[in-house]
Amino acid sequence: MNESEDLAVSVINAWKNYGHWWKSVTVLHNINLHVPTGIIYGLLGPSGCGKTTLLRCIVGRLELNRGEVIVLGKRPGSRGHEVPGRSVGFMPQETALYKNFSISEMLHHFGRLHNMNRKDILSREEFLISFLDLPSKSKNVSQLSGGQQRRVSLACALLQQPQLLILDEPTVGVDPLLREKIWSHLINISKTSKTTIIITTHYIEEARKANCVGLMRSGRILAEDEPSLLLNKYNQTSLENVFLQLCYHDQDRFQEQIPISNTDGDRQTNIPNDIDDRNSSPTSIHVSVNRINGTHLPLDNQKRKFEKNPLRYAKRVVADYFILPHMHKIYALMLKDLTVIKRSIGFLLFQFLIPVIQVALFCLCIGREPEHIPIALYNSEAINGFPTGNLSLQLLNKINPDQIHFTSFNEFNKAMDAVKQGHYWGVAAIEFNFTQAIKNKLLAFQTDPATLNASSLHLYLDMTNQQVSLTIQSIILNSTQLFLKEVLSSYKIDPSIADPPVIIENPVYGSIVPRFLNFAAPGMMISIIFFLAIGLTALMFVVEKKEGLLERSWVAGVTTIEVMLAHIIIKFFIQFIQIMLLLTFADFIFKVEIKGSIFLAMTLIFIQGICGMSYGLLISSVCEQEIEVMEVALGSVFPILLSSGIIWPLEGMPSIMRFLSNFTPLTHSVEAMRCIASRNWTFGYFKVWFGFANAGAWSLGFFVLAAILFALRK
Ligand SMILES: Nc1ncnc2c1ncn2[C@@H]1O[C@H](COP(=O)(O)OP(=O)(O)OP(=O)(O)O)[C@@H](O)[C@H]1O
Repeated sequence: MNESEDLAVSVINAWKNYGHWWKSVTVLHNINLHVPTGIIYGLLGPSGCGKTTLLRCIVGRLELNRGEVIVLGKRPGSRGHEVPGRSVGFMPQETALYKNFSISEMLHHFGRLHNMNRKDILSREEFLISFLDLPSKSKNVSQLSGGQQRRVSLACALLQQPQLLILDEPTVGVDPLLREKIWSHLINISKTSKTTIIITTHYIEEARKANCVGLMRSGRILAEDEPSLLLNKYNQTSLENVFLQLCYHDQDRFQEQIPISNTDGDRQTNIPNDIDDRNSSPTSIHVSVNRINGTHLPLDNQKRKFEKNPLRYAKRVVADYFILPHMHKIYALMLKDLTVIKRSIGFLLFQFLIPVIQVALFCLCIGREPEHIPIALYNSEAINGFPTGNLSLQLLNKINPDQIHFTSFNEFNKAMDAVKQGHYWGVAAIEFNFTQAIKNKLLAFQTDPATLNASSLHLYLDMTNQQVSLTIQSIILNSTQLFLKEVLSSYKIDPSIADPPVIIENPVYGSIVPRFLNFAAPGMMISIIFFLAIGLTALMFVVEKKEGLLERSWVAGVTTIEVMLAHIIIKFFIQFIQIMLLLTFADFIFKVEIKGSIFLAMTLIFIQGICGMSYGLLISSVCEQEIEVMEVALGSVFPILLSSGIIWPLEGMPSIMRFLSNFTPLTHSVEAMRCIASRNWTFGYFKVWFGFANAGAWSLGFFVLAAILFALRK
């Protein structure tokens, strides 16, 4: 029989760094480890010595910087291999469970991921619940004690009866009786079904039951052998003492090495350029696993350099895209997402309401013409009552009181003071001989400065609010024009001479009185869905990543693409309802103009929502904490919102900004949406199909980048 077939796990000359090249820490130093099939291997060592890192390299979650890992005959992650996947059961150090799930839901989720049928899941569930002494299967994980949660986590790892079990401290928080039971089960499955088990534990003495133990310190294996042989060799009565003795030896050797090695201590050592002979390395202790099952180490005499090959790695990342997603995994992940949603119906309703509330607030607060603007009036013609035929009164009557609200003052200075105090937006002042001056100007054609001055309404405005001051000017200019026409008519003069030499004909698109709301609402609707999708997606993924849930899925063989597809499918339905509500409110209640196809508008908003989700995924691929997500997401909102021409026309931007605005994910979609809503344009128009193409391209770009980053940042 081929010797290598007897080895379940081989780690050869393994080096692992964390961090980047300018600040990297070496955590694994030339590790060699060989675990024959069907044994229990206890990996022991103090906190921070690199046990978890080594296990993560074995299950294919971390890539070595140098060296090689062979698990069940192949490299983890190689095509067609079930590591990560069904062949490996992984219990991480964190509980890594969905807190709102019941024990049964948790087990069924992993069962579905491993493509187990319902009958098998139910029978394993029954066995594991009774074996691990778990409470009722309908109990929520959040209602369990820490120890019980760890046992549920162990049950998830044991569920599919994998060939290889990787257990990171499975007995923490477990009472001694149950610990005993777990060990006897592990011994049993290692013997009867040839399951290979690698287990880390803080309780060094419990590892006596393992067939082989590896004692680790500062990223190196100090010794590796059967527990009884180690006790004999070091003439000790406990493994703890063996470990202590090895640590003293190691300390002495390390101190001897200090003058010739780097002074930062062993944790900062750089990987040597050449590792030709691992037996000559002080950290590589010959592994005598052949004593355990009578085999020789197949790779013992190899003097190879195993360096992380960037090309090979890049190929693997790219190859990930060409592996067809598995429907059963997507289905399992979708059911998981649905269960998460089911457990927080209140939050789901809130998700439906957020866009509606936002669009309602937008329509109520933005774009309406300012009303009841307070203006101080000083009409010196009417201080002592209105003489007959007073034209200033006629002019003031033309101004809509709902738009401009006048308060009369007897003194100009008092009116001015009130404006300076901020009580009014300006003073409208009329000279004492206004009526006469108007008549002189219109009937006698007097155009001397005194007549022109006296026949005008003088406005002294607080111009600090552009919108308010433009509204005042526009209302007063329009009212004055009406007033002049009325006066001219009363003197039998053709009133049209008061018209400016411009005729605003029927508009090509839009209405003769344009509404700001119709300009801004399409952009707002798209951006509400876009930003909501970013926040919710990024937060969900970062929380899953932080709690170890994403890692657990990956070790169960789920690919990034499958996770993302399942998320997008579930969000499809949520977004569909959000968009329906959004358009209904905007169109029917707030009368936002949507002249074109509602279906086209919905599809565009939907694609933009997918774009937001992909961007959220991208954010979660680079962020580790919720606070980082908030910072990046919030930091993106304003730059995208402002530079996409949503609030202000692109024509109002400096040319460089206008050019740059072409490269935001929203600019062209917003323009397309406006064309659909206000111009009734269809897909045949360049601006419309380009908006769709642009949103699709950004979605795809973010999605692919997120998938690559997730894979690279393993
Ligand atoms: N993502 C990371 N980035 C940088 N350093 C890390 C990272 N993960 C772990 N380390 C460092 O690597 C070293 C080994 O960590 P590891 O988790 O493998 O230790 P461990 O032996 O499993 O410890 P414990 O028993 O406490 O879990 C530690 O010094 C830790 O701080």
